[in-house]
Amino acid sequence: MIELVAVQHTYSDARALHEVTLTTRARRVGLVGVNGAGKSTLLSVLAGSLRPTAGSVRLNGLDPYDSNDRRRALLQTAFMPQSLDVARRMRVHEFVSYVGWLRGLSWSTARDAATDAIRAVNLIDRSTSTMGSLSGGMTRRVALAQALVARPRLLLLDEPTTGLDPEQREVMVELLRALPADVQVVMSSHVMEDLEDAVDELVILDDGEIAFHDSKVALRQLAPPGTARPLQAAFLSVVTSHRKA
Ligand SMILES: Nc1ncnc2c1ncn2[C@@H]1O[C@H](COP(=O)(O)OP(=O)(O)OP(=O)(O)O)[C@@H](O)[C@H]1O
Repeated sequence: MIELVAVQHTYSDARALHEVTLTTRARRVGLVGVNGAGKSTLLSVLAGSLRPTAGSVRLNGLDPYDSNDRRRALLQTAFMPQSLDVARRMRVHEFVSYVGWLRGLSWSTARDAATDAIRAVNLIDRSTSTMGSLSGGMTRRVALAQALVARPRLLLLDEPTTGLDPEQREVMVELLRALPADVQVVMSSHVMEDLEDAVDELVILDDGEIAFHDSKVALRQLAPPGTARPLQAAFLSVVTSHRKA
């Protein structure tokens, strides 16, 4: 479970998060907002890689910014970045094994776990390909495999479908739907449609503030009657109301 209390983050002069207080309830949480709303900043705060300028963070009771909790908090949390332009000469299996080893697995366990994770993202036939030779969609799937390799309890996905062509997007949505049920997943997007089938709870960020936090069902009820894409319409209406407030 994620618990945030009055989290703020300011980059030199830009306020990115303001008084974000949040306790998640569901296993699958979507983080939605327009460009610049603060999604990546919030995910980085949750991943333990960006200390907030104020407020407190608890991940399954552990504070990733407290020296006593940090190691355990980071070992249970995995992050899938938007891009993975690293290790272009490493082979896929080698790269995912290496991430598993960095996350505390022995080398032989990491190798087996890498095989499982690569199989889970349907890339087993590219295990020996170099990272630099993969398409954008395949690279995104390796990014998911490296996040899964050490079996995290909390998986943070930064815009997992952004920039993919429709076919690769569908592949990724199917993979996200099939993620292990015992892992809590937080995934961000600026397109509601991409999260619609993969999450149960939604957090809408606007200008660094929480504009909505409730179930998908509750958000759908905010859509004007007869709308073709009710969640997208409700999202836009929440953002518009938040700006007027
Ligand atoms: N490293 C940084 N230095 C200064 N300002 C930043 C930095 N990163 C983000 N910001 C600013 O913080 C605000 C929130 O940015 P953030 O990237 O978290 O939003 P986002 O919702 O993830 O956007 P996008 O969908 O475009 O990725 C924006 O105003 C952005 O310009």
